[in-house]
Amino acid sequence: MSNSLKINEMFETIQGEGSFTGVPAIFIRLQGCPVGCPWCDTKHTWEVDPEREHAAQQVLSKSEPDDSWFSDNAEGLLQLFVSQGYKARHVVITGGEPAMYDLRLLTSVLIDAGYSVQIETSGTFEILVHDKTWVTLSPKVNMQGGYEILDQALARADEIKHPVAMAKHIDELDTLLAREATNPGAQVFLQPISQQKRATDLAVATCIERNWRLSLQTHKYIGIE
Ligand SMILES: C[S@@+](CC[C@H](N)C(=O)[O-])C[C@H]1O[C@@H](n2cnc3c(N)ncnc32)[C@H](O)[C@@H]1O
Ligand SMILES: Nc1nc2[nH]cc(C(=O)O)c2c(=O)[nH]1
Ligand code: SF4
Ligand SMILES: [Mg+2]
Repeated sequence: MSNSLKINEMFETIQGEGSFTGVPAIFIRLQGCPVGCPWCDTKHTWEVDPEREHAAQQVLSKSEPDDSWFSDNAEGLLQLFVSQGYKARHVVITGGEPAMYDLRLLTSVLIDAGYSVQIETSGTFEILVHDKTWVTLSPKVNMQGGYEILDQALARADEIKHPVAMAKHIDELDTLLAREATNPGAQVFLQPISQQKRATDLAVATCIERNWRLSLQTHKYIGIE
């Protein structure tokens, strides 16, 4: 089991999206994503440039998002939680694409230490996490991993949070929800892309019509991380 994680940022904030909206959380943002969503709000996490590896304290003190990262393992991160003085009891592992990493050790160490753990993932890599991890799936339709990987993610998802800007995105979600593998108990959210008014109007109207939930990126409305 690979133990080494590449961390783009780690910070304490309020979960802004999905079913845990409003919950204080420690975010671990892992470096690397090959999916290439054109509207992605974390493009600085896509490349893993070996020359951008820096000491943990330097990466943790960045004031603007950038592509620098540090390397650590599960126990090291837990120690950093203490030295950073974090108080939250919920941890969100995001990226980049966190499922590029084998997260069984990290999620187990965190759960054993008493944290609730959530992962934000695109369903393009096999999800390797502790069973008690809450999986928020934001499925990406140019599936790098193919249908086998996607179906595993749809079956494992506790929450499906679909970014929308156009009617075709609703059609894509319908296709995903209709797959036999999809967890019928998963909560379904529409998340407007980049706070656009048209996207938000579409998400609101469709949520009312379909009895789905609305996920706004609330942290962006109030200017927190
Ligand atoms: C940056 S991604 C990282 C985790 C993972 N790669 C994924 O896509 O789920 C975290 C969440 O932000 C969403 N997201 C990214 N850019 C967005 C944007 N411009 N507007 C709305 N949601 C966005 C993604 O769909 C996902 O739900
Ligand atoms: N506050 C806050 N909530 C979030 N929920 C998901 C995020 C992400 O980037 O994965 C995110 C984020 O970047 N900030
Ligand atoms: S999968 Fe996630 S991190 Fe990767 S490009 Fe898409 S939104 Fe961004
Ligand atoms: Mg974000």
